[in-house]
Amino acid sequence: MTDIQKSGVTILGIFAVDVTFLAPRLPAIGETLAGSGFVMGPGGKGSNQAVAAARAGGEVRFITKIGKDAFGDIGLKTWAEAGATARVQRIDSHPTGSAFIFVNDANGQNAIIVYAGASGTLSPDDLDLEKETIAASKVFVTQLEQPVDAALRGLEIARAAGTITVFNPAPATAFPDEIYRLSDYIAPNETEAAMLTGIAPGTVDDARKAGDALLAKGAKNALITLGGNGVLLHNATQSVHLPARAAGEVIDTTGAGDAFLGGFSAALSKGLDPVEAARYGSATAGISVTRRGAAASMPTAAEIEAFLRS
Ligand SMILES: Nc1ncnc2c1ncn2[C@@H]1O[C@H](COP(=O)(O)OP(=O)(O)OP(=O)(O)O)[C@@H](O)[C@H]1O
Repeated sequence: MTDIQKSGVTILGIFAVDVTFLAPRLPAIGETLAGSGFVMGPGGKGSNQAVAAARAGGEVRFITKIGKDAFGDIGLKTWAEAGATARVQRIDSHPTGSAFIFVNDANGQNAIIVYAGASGTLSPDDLDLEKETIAASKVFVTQLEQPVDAALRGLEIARAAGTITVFNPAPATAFPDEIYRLSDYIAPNETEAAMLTGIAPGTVDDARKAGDALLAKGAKNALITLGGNGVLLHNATQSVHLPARAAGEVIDTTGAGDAFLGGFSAALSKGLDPVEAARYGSATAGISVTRRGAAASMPTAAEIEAFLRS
């Protein structure tokens, strides 16, 4: 397939409903404790990135698996509202993924159980079913919340088809070295970059050293997000640091990395050069950190463009 026919972004990842209970302290074993608050919303890095990319103006397809249950319905509603196409299998054998989060509202400490459920069963065969979808896309994005062999197969299909690959090594777990060589962009945050390279990117200079280590392992570009210190786009010919700029008071950075990657991949799929795409991703994240929630905080293309002009 030639590049002319390719369009949009395909994202592989998990969907889980985040169910958060607030209480004055965490419950003890065997205790029933009265809560002080409750929040429920869509989560999963892949799903958040798909919502971000679609709201940021990308033509987005999201590959995952969900159960035939009420949480699965939340996923379908989330992607429909964001304008992302769900390439989703609904299965009987497992429930939709979920995370139950207990938060001590006095000090912010938490205890979490996360269950990937249906999306934990994503396999290479599921990716083979989406070969055409991936090959027709300009950009393919994945992370490590679903089984690594599914991520690997998605990246192999994308590379074979000439689709640009963006790999977000999150959460920080082991993966085969082959994935570096299949990554046009490897996009870790500071913690993940430190785990992969042994170099903590506390300064931009250190981030450049970590970037060199990621290139030496076979990635074509390193895109290291540095929280409030911005992002570094690093490759064999250039190393560009974009400082972070928030669109207002920073109130919740949950999902900032997903906002960045969604905005970046949407912009890349529209033909922006990598530095401009990283600027677009930074603006997407710079707005999302001024709003509560993850998926709920993702800005529209009009908001991002207005912020970039300001
Ligand atoms: N305080 C902030 N002000 C402005 N922009 C921010 C801030 N924090 C993060 N960002 C933007 O978001 C991007 C991603 O942030 P970060 O490196 O913290 O990702 P992350 O650790 O994957 O985030 P999370 O796990 O919370 O989703 C940064 O590169 C930056 O562009």
